[in-house]
Amino acid sequence: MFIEPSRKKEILHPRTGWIEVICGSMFSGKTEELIRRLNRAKIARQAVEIFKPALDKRYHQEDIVSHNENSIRSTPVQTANEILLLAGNCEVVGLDEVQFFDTSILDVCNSLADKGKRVIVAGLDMDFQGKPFGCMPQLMSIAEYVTKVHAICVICGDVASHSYRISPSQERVLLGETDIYEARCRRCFNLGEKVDRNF
Ligand SMILES: Nc1ncnc2c1ncn2[C@@H]1O[C@H](COP(=O)(O)OP(=O)(O)O)[C@@H](O)[C@H]1O
Ligand SMILES: Cc1cn([C@H]2C[C@H](O)[C@@H](COP(=O)(O)O)O2)c(=O)[nH]c1=O
Ligand SMILES: [Zn+2]
Repeated sequence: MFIEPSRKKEILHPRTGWIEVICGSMFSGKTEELIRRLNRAKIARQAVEIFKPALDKRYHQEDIVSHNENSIRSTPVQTANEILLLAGNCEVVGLDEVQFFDTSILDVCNSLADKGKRVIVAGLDMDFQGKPFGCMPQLMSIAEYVTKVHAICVICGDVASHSYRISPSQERVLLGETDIYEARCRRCFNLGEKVDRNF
């Protein structure tokens, strides 16, 4: 949680970069936590650049917006490689919905961190089937710091780690909110439609 060393001595001794992953189910607070870390970097007067995949237009074309309506300005990108061109001389790079990038995001994050930048990414660790989501397992492997956050199961009130899809659609990418997804604990996720909604 407290990965915020001062960068003041950099002129004398260049500091290394690193990668932070914030992962968890839908509604677990990934975006809130990403925004919190990025705002604190801005307060420390560090140069921050923020990106999201262009396909994520749920709440806003450009802003990253959490389910409880915190927001921060970002640049939508079509491909991971665009981030390398746009990150410029910034000190901190933030990425939301990172599960939607292909595996080239791994080289991009490594390259940014190798240049001395702090790279903070947030993404879903599992898809609606409970399977690891795209690039996320590899990102967690190459990261220096991994934080898993949790939602509350909307069926029973336990800690939720899964994103249950209410709609019958089977494609992996299906943007949505509470209209299509529920945060569920392992037990309620496995019960599927057999859950007791009057629990
Ligand atoms: N089932 C739930 N469990 C926890 N928080 C929830 C739930 N449903 C809605 N929320 C709201 O979602 C917020 C987290 O939103 P956000 O940071 O966008 O999550 P994520 O990016 O992980 O989907 C919480 O602070 C809370 O206000
Ligand atoms: C589980 C799952 C989710 N999605 C989509 C649904 C939302 O648009 C985003 C996740 O947003 P959040 O900030 O984590 O709430 O991803 C998907 O396309 N496929 C899935 O399996
Ligand atoms: Zn439950």
